[in-house]
Amino acid sequence: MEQHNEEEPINFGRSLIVPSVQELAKQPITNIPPRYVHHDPHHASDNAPAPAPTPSVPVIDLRYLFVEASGSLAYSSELNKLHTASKEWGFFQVINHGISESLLEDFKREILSFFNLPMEEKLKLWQEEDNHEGFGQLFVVSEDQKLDWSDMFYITTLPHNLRKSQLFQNLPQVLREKFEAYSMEMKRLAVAILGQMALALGMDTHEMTELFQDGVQSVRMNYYPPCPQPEMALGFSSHSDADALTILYQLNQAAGLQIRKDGNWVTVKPRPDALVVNVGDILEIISNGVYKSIEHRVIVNSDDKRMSVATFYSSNMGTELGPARSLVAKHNVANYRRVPLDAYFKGFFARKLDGKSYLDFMKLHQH
Ligand SMILES: O=C(O)CCC(=O)C(=O)O
Ligand SMILES: [Fe+2]
Repeated sequence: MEQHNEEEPINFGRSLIVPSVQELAKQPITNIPPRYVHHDPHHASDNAPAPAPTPSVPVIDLRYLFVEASGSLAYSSELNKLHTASKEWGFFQVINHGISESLLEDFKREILSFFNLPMEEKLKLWQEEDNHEGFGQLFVVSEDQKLDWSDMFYITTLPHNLRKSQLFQNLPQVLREKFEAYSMEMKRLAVAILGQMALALGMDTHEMTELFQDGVQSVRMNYYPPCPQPEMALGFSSHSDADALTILYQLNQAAGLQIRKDGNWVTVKPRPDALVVNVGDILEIISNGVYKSIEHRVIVNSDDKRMSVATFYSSNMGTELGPARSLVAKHNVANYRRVPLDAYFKGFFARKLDGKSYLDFMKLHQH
């Protein structure tokens, strides 16, 4: 395998350069270009709305987990809820998460102006041919691949030695300051939730701490412009996240995120006081398959733009990815193979997104 030089930011992958959808959507078009027409539009039969009563994504009150004494009834019942949500949904919303409202507001404002920068400014921060960080799209591997109705900005934030400092330095200054604070808060929150999950899983908590103390964090800001033919397009094709734990901040109240639950697409209704948390493939692997990363996608609409920020947190770069040893001992079986983390990421970004297929490669048994 290639040696990774400690001084060099790692290059996890590339994506073909594609046009800005935000710019395209400013044109007076009534038909979207064929490259954005998906052949599995969301009216297809497998996409029928969930039968009533529609189940809704569980809400976890973190105050009970972070503030209450661990022996209390309130604590254990919330921990139980967290465990069930992670097993059965792979998705939940968190309230009383402790991230200051003013930081969330300031960050939102800065991201709005960031996407509204003039195109000539944005082009300075656009992806380059050999690296996918910056404005653009991810996972575009061929000229005839269908494209999503969105623009995004993607950047590795932690650990510091993996940052493309040039790109980071070129961000507008106030955005950079808020971003720095937000990134630290998201790391703190992810580590705290993972710590509770270790307890719920019956995993050695030191093992979880060691895996995640200096984890890899990347951030993806998503901009979904209004779409003249929303039923033919997708804002974000169906995928599961490759990381361990994703924390999603929905910047406005436009709904669009849907998760696949028991074969149906369930809409995650934005809640202004909540952040959305989901299990990624790495956590599914570490948990030896107890927690499930879930397919999700974003649909678009003709009236409103939608914006979100996803913060991806993964284990430390130097670690090997595989089921937690304490859980393998407990379950008497390892359900996934072990690979170096950087090899895992490179493989992920080299493919077109296709549901959970990359995770299947890591599975050792059907279970
Ligand atoms: O915009 C959203 O709600 C979801 C974004 C997402 O799934 C991602 O960035 O991985
Ligand atoms: Fe995602």
